[in-house]
Amino acid sequence: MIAVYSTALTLPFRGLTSRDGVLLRGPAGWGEFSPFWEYDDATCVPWLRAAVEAATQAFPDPLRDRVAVNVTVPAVDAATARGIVARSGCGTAKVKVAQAGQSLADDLDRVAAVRDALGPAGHLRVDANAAWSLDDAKRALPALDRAARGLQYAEQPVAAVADLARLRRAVGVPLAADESIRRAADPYEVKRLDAADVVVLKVQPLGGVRACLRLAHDIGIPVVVSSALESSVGIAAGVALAAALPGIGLASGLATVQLFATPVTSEPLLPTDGYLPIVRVTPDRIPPADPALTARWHERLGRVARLAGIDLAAVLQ
Ligand SMILES: O=C(O)CCC(=O)c1ccccc1C(=O)O
Ligand SMILES: [Mg+2]
Repeated sequence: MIAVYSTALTLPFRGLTSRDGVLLRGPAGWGEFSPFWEYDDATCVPWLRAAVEAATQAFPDPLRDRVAVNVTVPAVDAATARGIVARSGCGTAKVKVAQAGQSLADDLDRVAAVRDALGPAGHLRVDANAAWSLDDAKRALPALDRAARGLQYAEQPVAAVADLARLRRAVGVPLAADESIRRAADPYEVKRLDAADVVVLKVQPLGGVRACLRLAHDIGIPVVVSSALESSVGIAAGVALAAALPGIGLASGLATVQLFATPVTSEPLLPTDGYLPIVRVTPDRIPPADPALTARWHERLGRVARLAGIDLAAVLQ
């Protein structure tokens, strides 16, 4: 069984106002294949491996019965940011910064409002999605650290791993690597250059839950599991990873189903008091894509499966 979903987002996120992807069912349950449209077919191969893993294998045994998550704050105005955090019930917030068309002053206002809503005990992280130059980052991070009254870490402030390493030695703010892991030819460069305090692992781009567990073990740097803005089906795989990682001390970035205007299930994977449960998700109310988008996904799925040497007919149920 294959179903293509499409939903509006409740707020623009990283330039997106809608999200779509494929849900597929195999003998073990549902998996999600939802690479962003700008990715070429070769880049999509690990995304498909993750979907096939979820559909054909049980998730590894969990080490805990729930997973702490951060509320994700898009690059919205300060009042909206405050409301999102206050309503979330989460003790950790991740705030998008360095959005095109916005200024550092906008980021400082948003971060200060989020600290107000979180209270002094909350953890506050920012994510610049590689948008700053090294000089921009050296200027922005100390100011954001002050506005935040202490940043837990800054995620992917600059694009190059060598610059992450330089920045880490120049500022007192801990750094996390995201794009430097999931979009890198060599995710171990971060370890070799001692470029980050935290690595962000995402199940789909890194080829599945088991591939992420191996990477976490081999890289030996504290891990944050994060979403690729999936439906509840894909988020469930992220929760399974976070639940199976030994010694996870940091909240996961998996509370993004809020951003789906129409969830794929009547029991969407949304946090209660800052935690997600460990569940298998059955999509029982998939918002359908229009015929043209459905056809594009079927074609893409076919091309990527051929490239990966995966026989989808043998996987699906
Ligand atoms: O980590 C989170 O809180 C939410 C996930 C998130 O930010 C994200 C979602 C889709 C694509 C990229 C990213 C990112 O971390 O950069
Ligand atoms: Mg990120």
